[in-house]
Amino acid sequence: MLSKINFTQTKAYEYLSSHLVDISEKHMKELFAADPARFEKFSVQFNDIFVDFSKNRINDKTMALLVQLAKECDLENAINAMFNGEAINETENRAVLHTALRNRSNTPVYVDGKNVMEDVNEVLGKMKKFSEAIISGTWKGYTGKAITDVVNIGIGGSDLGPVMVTEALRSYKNHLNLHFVSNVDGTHIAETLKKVNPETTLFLIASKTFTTQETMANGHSARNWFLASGATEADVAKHFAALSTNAEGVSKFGIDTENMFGFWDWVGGRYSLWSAIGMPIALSIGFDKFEELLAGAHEMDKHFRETEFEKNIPVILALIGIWYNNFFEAETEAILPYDQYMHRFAAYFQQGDMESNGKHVDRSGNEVNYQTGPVIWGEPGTNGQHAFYQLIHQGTKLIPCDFIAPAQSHNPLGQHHQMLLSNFFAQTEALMNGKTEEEVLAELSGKSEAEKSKIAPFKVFDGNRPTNSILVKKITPKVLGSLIAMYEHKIFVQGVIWNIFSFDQWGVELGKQLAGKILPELKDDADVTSHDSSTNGLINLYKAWR
Ligand SMILES: O=P(O)(O)OC[C@H]1O[C@@H](O)[C@@H](O)[C@@H](O)[C@@H]1O
Repeated sequence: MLSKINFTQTKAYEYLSSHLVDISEKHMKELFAADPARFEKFSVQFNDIFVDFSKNRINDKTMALLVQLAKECDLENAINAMFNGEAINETENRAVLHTALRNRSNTPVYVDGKNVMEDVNEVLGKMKKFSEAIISGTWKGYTGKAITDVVNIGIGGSDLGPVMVTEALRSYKNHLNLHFVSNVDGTHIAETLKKVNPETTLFLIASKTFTTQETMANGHSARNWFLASGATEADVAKHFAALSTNAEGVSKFGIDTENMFGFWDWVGGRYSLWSAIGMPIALSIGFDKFEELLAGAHEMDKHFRETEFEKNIPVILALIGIWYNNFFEAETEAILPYDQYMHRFAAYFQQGDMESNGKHVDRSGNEVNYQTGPVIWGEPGTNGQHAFYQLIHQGTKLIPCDFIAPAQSHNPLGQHHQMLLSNFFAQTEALMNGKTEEEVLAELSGKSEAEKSKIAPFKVFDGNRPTNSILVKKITPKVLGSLIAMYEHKIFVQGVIWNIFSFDQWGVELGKQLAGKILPELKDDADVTSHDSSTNGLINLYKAWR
């Protein structure tokens, strides 16, 4: 059980609130000037990942108080409760054990007295066999040809993780072409089916519940398309597999449970890429590389579990996030990977973070009186620089940013990587230092005094804008595994301190329920009157126009 402490009532919160006044008056430039050891002090290296958090509006006292806050909120017990399989997802009465899925040390992990590692290892073994048969071509389609294309049909947690990872690790990919269909908009499946051949395509129907409307609709359309191509019901087994916790739903759909790869209710959808949901990853880069991804995550798990808070990367990132979210009143956080392959990383953690910590009721069921999860967004650099960085540099909002870059590129082409990295270094430097009026005036030396004073205000940058720099050696499966686990645990720590339940997602239910009620109303042309005037009006206009 997690404790139910309101962090705004802790001593640390009180101290941090008065400390905020001191820090608010200081520019980061002064903090750097005052402390030559700042970089060494406020950075941590973990394997091939280096996290520099020195360009933040913090000093020694800030970090000490933030760590005190974590301690007062009983973080250590919460970490143990999660890893030990306690039912910390109380509103669903479930354990939260994505860490068991990548527990490469294979130590027993118990849920209700059963060691879940036995099931985890069994499914991993089955995934290995299946992925190797598909990749090697020993698995044949219904006309005797090897598989060339894999279409993953899933949404949310059954889509975003495999999409993000297969893209991030694209340079490791084999000959198989991967496709992902998520949206219920028929365009998504229709456009994908145009690219594939039924004789050589494997469909993975990925759904934890196997009830999700979008996935069931896309799955049935794919099945109909497959059967319409001349294949028979008996051929379905060679071309459809399921990744799910719901064996009954899988059989009902018409997929042989022999072709089902299971996982368990203690795996949250947005934490499921480490489970059978990761099958597209194993197919795309091979099972050994999938295991390296798991190993990287496992190493970060150990770091998170065993390291003192002062040097614990997920804890530090979480606490700094809380510093901005709850003391500086920042509303959003940007994730900015300087790596084209990582182009879906921010989108992945949009779900990871916002579905986990977008909550307004605390663990006792009361309305919170403070801010919880931030809005997460971002795009790869340098694209973002030419789009939204203007607002980060000179807008009125405080936007803490995580900059992520690899030292080694998978495509070392000419000067490209140096150019990319020069931007990575320059942006955090510029955000921190800004540009003073004197510097602007000096740059305008050729102009008249009148011209100078007219243009100068627009060219001044206040700076003092916080960033974390996460420099990794190379985006390998192992490094990526560690990076994902790092953010997962950051989200967990924040949820613990905000006293919310991070592993349920009741907020996505209402829209689903209402869509279920509206769908039958769209079947005929009768005027709809059962809703408010706006919803009625829109539905009736749709009926008139369709
Ligand atoms: O994997 P299934 O069950 O299809 O769910 C897919 C997604 O559905 C959404 O409504 C959310 O609840 C997500 O957390 C989940 O990942």
